[in-house]
Parts: sequence; C-alpha cells; structure tokens
Amino acid sequence: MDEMTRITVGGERPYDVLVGRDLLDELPPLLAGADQVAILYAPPLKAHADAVGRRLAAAGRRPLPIEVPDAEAGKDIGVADRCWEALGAAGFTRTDAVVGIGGGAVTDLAGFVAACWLRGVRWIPVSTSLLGMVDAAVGGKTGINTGAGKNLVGAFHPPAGVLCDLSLLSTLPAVDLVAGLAEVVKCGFIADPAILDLVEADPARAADPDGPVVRELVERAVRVKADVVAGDLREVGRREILNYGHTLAHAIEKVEGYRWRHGHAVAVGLVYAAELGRLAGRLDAATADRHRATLTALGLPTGYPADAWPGLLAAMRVDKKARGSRLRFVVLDGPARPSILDGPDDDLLRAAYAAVAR
Ligand SMILES: NC(=O)c1ccc[n+]([C@@H]2O[C@H](COP(=O)([O-])OP(=O)(O)OC[C@H]3O[C@@H](n4cnc5c(N)ncnc54)[C@H](O)[C@@H]3O)[C@@H](O)[C@H]2O)c1
Ligand SMILES: O=C(O)C(=O)C[C@@H](O)[C@H](O)[C@H](O)COP(=O)(O)O
Ligand SMILES: [Zn+2]
Repeated sequence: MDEMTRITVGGERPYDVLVGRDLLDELPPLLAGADQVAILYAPPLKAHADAVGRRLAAAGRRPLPIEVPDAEAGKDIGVADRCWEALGAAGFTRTDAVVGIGGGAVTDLAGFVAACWLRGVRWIPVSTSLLGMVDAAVGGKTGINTGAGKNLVGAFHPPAGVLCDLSLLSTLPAVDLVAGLAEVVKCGFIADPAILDLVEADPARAADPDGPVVRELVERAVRVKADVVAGDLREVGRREILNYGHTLAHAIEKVEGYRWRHGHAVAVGLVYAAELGRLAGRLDAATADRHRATLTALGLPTGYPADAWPGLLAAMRVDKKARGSRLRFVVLDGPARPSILDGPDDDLLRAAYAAVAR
C-alpha cells in the first residue's frame, strides 16, 4: 500500500479523513463495537460494496447491503424511508453503523439515514468519486433533495471517519472526475491559490485519476474543508464560504430536475459569483476572468441559457443562506479572500448573469 495521509477534522466530534490507495482494510477497525453494518450503494458500485461487505464479515461484523438508486435519484425521502425500513427489519440498534460507498449523492443519503435512525448512529463514507473525496464526504452535511430545492432536508451529522481510496477512481467516468474538479477549483479560489496553479499548469494531469497531481489536489482540498468545518460545523459563520458558486448552482440543479451534475452546476455558479463580485466592486477583473479560464481549460461548462434567468432567480430564493427576502452570496474580495454580499438587488443579480448567459 502507498503511504496513507491522515487529515484530522477537528471540532466537537473529531475524525480522520484517510487519503491513499487500497484503503478498504482501514474500514473494519473504524467500526469497532458495531454488530451490524448497513452498506448503502448504487448499482455502479456493487462490486466495491461487495468487497466492503466481505471485509466487514471477515472482521466479525454482519453486513446488511442496501441497494439504492444511482446519483440524485437516491437523495429522496422515499429512498431514505426504504433504508429505515430495512434497518428496522434488521433490528438495528445504536451501536450498529451505516456505511455509504459511492459518490456524493450516496454518501449524502447514507449520512442522512444514519443521522435520523434512532436520532443518530455512527456512519462512514467510503468515497468513490473525486467530488465526494474533496467535498461531500467531509464535514458532516448530510441530506436529500425535495421538490422545493436542493439539499433542503438534512442534518449536520459528522462521520466517524472518511475513506478517500484513490484506487477506486479508476472506474469513475472521466466526466464525473472532471465535475469533481469544479469543487477543487472552488477551494483554490476561496482559500488555497496553489490549487489553481497546479490545475492551470497541466489540466490533463489534474484529471488523471492515477497521477500524483490528483492526490495532491485531494489532500489540499480536504485540508481547506477540514480547516473550515472544524470551527463551524453548523454553518453559523465561516462555513458559508464553502458555498461559493452554489447559490446559482443549486438553482440550476433544481431547474434541471436534478439531472445536471452538481460539479457542472458549480462551475457555472463560480463564473457567476465571480462576476457578481466584480460588478459589486469587490473583485478585480483578472481574478474574475481566471474563473472562466481555469474551468474552461478543464472542459467544465461555464454557460447556461439566457432565457432561464427568471426561473433561476425564483429558485435562488430558497437558498439556505437567504435571510427572509434577502439573498446572500459568497463573493471574493480577492484571491483567497471570501466574503458575503448581503442583499444585492435584482438588477445587479441579472447583470451578473450576462457572464454565463448563452
Ligand atoms: N455533503 C456535502 O458537503 C456535499 C458537498 C458537495 C457535494 N455534495 C453532493 O454530492 C453530490 C454529487 O456527488 P458526485 O459528483 O460524486 O455525484 P454522484 O454521487 O451522483 O456520482 C456521479 C456518478 O458517478 C458514479 N460513480 C461514483 N464513483 C464511481 C466509481 N468509483 N466508479 C464508477 N462509477 C462511480 C455514480 O454511481 C454516479 O453515477 C450532489 O448531490 C451534491 O449535492 C454534498
Ligand atoms: O460543506 C459545505 O458547507 C458546502 O457548502 C459544500 C458544498 O460544496 C456542498 O455542495 C454542500 O452540499 C452545499 O451545502 P448546502 O447547505 O448549500 O446544501
Ligand atoms: Zn458543492
């Protein structure tokens, strides 16, 4: 096994994010004391879920595999309910645990199922997508989508540990790997500009799942997220910076019926947020332009239909950062200087949309 990196996420319930290759043997010790372990997985990850189940069984735990629909279709209250029924039928107690193996959608669902069962049991995400490793599996935000909007139902429920097994990325479709880079680029703009230098130096290497650049990007992005959530698990303050680009992104996902990749929506949302910062007089034009250039170099989308604006504005009104009728956006005052733009008027919001309108 390559050397494993351990990144501790501090806070009231500290845990470690393990980054490396062939890490599945690290899972059973993290679940010491559990009799049963539910393993939530979507069909594309069945083989990996079976491998997890075999390791847990060998370590004396009873695996309970639960197949759920793939991607955003799994982040649904009916699916969560089906999982709770399975836990009930199996007699799951407070010492039992939940593992979610998959991309961010499955780990968001698994964490939510664990957060609600008996008001909170232990859970561990085994992240198999780049986006999951750098973002979704870390930080304890769990949840599902509703007709009203993205992630509107959920809980803060930190995991007992996180596995970022880079060897699992070899089967991730390239388009999903690149989508994950949007969140990595986000971390570059809000906190760690070295990430941007790395990506821009060789975008193809940044998207090579077996290369050293991906590993460095994962570790850097996880450190950014760990640092932020350690001090603000429940997003009462600084954690909002991780939502950079997400106000428009979540609106796009809702308007698209959750059929757009989250990372693609975030890429468009980042270009929009940069322009908003520029028009508000906060961000210099060169840094704003760098958003589009970097994301385009990676092959990420940066545009959305012009006539979609009214629907997007309506969808943005249910953003969790809103306060009453006042929308709030994360913008940049400069590289690695995120701040809040509180209550921008609709004219400014529409003007910034010109940067992405096609
Ligand atoms: N909780 C958080 O803090 C947080 C942060 C960021 C994103 N998210 C959520 O994460 C989700 C997006 O995550 P995502 O980009 O991983 O999408 P995803 O979970 O939908 O996965 C994308 C696709 O890749 C497949 N896949 C994943 N790993 C694979 C592998 N190793 N081999 C083959 N196929 C694989 C999945 O089955 C799916 O079809 C969104 O729902 C978003 O809201 C949550
Ligand atoms: O962890 C956070 O905090 C984030 O905002 C990270 C985002 O990348 C992620 O998409 C998150 O799920 C969005 O949170 P939400 O509270 O706006 O649903
Ligand atoms: Zn995100």
